[in-house]
Amino acid sequence: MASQVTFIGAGNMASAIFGGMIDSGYPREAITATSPSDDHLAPLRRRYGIHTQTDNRAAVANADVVVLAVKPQIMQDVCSDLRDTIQARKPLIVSVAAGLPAATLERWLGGDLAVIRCMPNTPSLVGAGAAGLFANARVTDDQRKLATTLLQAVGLVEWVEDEALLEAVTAIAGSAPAYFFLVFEALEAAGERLGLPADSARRLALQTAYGAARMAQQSDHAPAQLKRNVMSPGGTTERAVHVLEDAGLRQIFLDATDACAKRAREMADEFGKR
Ligand SMILES: NC(=O)C1=CN([C@@H]2O[C@H](COP(=O)(O)OP(=O)(O)OC[C@H]3O[C@@H](n4cnc5c(N)ncnc54)[C@H](O)[C@@H]3O)[C@@H](O)[C@H]2O)C=CC1
Ligand SMILES: O=C(O)[C@@H]1CCC=N1
Repeated sequence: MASQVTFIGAGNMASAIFGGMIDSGYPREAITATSPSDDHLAPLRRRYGIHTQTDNRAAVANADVVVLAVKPQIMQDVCSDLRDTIQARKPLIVSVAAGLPAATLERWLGGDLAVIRCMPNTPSLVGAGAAGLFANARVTDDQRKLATTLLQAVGLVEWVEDEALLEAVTAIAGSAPAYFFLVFEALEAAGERLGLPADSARRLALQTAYGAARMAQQSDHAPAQLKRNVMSPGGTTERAVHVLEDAGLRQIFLDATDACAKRAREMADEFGKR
């Protein structure tokens, strides 16, 4: 029988994960999601056919896995409220909150709990997520396997044995879809400026990004070689790539990912003190 999985919070990240789980065949009747307002939950019930609850404690009472998917800022209050119910059942805790250390969550929930900290991303919604996972010492091999199965249903899973590496995962996977969406926006605007209708520019840019990612995944060559294969000497791509390199694109990505990881660290320091 499938493990009962309860999502505390039913926003972008939770719906991306349970939506992907359902698409890959996870039984919808084994999934519950919570939110303070039924107005938010009713469309999710209709769309996904999952159970919903406005009462977090009732929702975790029979859960084997509790996925904490609320904003980090309200997590402490949510955990305090759940503490007794969680201690009575001791389900596997999986948190997707950015910057919240596993030990802090375990403490907020009363201690002695198996906690997996996960940094997923929203492409999980289309089965193309990428997640980093860290397990505390209480997590059993079977629980690791279960978390791998749940998250693999929505994409790639990479385990890290050093929790601090989740900051790097946040920088190149959790937050990174936004960088690509920004590039898509910019390419669409560029195509429009060069005379294409906006919808056509968007389709071309997105298909090109999708094709480039698929090709890079399937190829035996590194991205650097694939890039060189497009750059005919003296041709058009060479000109464009030189502009990007001269403008410091690589350094911009180093700076952006540093800023992202630094913010994750700051959040971990802030929450660790609470
Ligand atoms: N959005 C993203 O790309 C990613 C988000 N995350 C993490 O996922 C977590 C959730 O983020 P999002 O889904 O983007 O936020 P969101 O704002 O879309 O979802 C939060 C959900 O929590 C619900 N909620 C608020 N108070 C609640 C309470 N007391 N009890 C139960 N539910 C409550 C809200 O109704 C909402 O459905 C955050 O901790 C974030 O750090 C992690 C990786 C990627
Ligand atoms: O921006 C954030 O804080 C969350 C975590 C990773 C993606 N979104």
